[in-house]
Amino acid sequence: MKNINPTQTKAWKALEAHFAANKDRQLKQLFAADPARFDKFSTTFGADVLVDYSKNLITQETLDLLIDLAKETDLAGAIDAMFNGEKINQTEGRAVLHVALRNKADREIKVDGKDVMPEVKAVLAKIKGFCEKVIGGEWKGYTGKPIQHVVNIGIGGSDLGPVMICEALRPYKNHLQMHFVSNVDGTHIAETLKQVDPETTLFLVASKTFTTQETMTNAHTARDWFLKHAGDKAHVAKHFAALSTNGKAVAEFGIDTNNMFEFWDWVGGRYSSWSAIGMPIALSVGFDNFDALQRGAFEMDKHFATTDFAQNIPVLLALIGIWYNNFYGAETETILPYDQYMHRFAAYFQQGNMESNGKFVDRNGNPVDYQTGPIIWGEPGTNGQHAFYQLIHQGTKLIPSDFLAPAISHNPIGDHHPKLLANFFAQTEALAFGKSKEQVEAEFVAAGKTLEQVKDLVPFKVFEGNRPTNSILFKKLTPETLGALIAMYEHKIFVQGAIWNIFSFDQWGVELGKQLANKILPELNTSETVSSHDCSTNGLINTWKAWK
Ligand SMILES: O=P(O)(O)OC[C@H]1O[C@H](O)[C@H](O)[C@@H](O)[C@@H]1O
Repeated sequence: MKNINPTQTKAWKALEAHFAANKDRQLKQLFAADPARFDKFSTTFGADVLVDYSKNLITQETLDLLIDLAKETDLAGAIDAMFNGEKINQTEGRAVLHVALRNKADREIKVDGKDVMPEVKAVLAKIKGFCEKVIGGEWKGYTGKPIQHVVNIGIGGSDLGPVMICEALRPYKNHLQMHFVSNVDGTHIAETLKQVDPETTLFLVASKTFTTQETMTNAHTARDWFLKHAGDKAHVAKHFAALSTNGKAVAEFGIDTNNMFEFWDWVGGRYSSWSAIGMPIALSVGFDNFDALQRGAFEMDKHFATTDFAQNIPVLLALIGIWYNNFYGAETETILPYDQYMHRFAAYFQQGNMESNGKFVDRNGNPVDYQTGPIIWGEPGTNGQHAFYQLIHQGTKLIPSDFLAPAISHNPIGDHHPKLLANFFAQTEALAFGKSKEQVEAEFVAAGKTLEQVKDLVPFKVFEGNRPTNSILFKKLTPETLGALIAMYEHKIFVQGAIWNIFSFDQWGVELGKQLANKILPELNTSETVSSHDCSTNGLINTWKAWK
């Protein structure tokens, strides 16, 4: 991967000039000037996904300049480096190969000269066999009963992806009851254990490192609870499996290594749902659906790796994001799925994006003097409309938004889906075109008011519009389509990180808090007044000691 400061490129300077000359650009005018704008600025992925990016503050010239930026910063080289297993996660000395986990082609992918595909396939086959036994009822608990409940214990990348995907694929789920415990707050495990039966529960301890405080604490509590009921430690083998890269720690915990499903250090935590970390998905919806999810992602990988930037969906979305982030000064982006099954999708990409690109140091180790990753947030429509859309429509901040919706609902009850989609279509229209003072006045007049009567109210009812959106309309939320959408956002993040010249696959920013918590924990176990910190931290700890 080349090491190029994006702001020093010719394209960046040209983009700055282009922005300065066009910063008052209006979507209303862009659409009025070009009735074919939708045809020019929308594209399809296969037969099932339409990406409409026409409601953005861009022209062909903007896109051309952004594509120049991608070329000048050697995005093509970065893509090749990732797909070919180069150690692009330099601060951890690792390759980045979530694409290998879903590589359905007969393509070798080498790390340190060794093809990783045989191991990837072997673990997938082991997952398949295990899932078949558990789902089919052949895998029995310590009293001979089949498994009914699966409790995944993991956090961050070992939780968010499986939760999000299991929720999104609920229409495909079988009889197994899925539970997810992540928080070290005892409430999370306590409330989960109330719902399950030790005789019919399988615990998955999901941790890449198998050292994460939250996960290990919850796993120990789960094992203690289980042993209180089951008595004999030999029964642990029937009720605990591990999803990890750390075989030694798994064995030390007491999990039978036959029940360990391995992955590798070249799988980033937040990109690990495709690996053994995806076991809860395969258990919940069956291995074939997990395979279909991977196939959808693989199709997006092929598209990403082989399509010209001008038609490349993840590249286009990434470049448009850079346009707002680095030229318009937008701080955040929303992800707004109009699909209740996707209710954790934004939360998933909050980690995916913010942990990847929340970096202030470039690949030389120097602080950047430009903006990097945006703040990602969102909730499903229409709930968000009744909560925070006010600010997106009429606030003072520019919030580029992605709207996603399925054309066909899994639950076509009455007129729910047309109503949902009417909102989906209406929102991007309203955000783009707004409502002018003249329109507001005309509405009042039509309702029998005089302009004099309403003049004080008019300004509050005006929508400036010009708020940019992408609309991603897909046929149905199938495993394949979900896989493709996830991979699309993964590659968008990759493209942005590559252009910003940052390392997207480490996460040192989570370490300091962990370190300090480890230092504070022993201090909480004494009755002594604490004075080793700043006065605020001391004050908080000592008040807690007095109150507990
Ligand atoms: O899977 P684990 O090793 O338990 O890690 C779980 C999570 O915790 C870490 O602190 C990182 O912030 C995440 O990227 C990771 O997904």
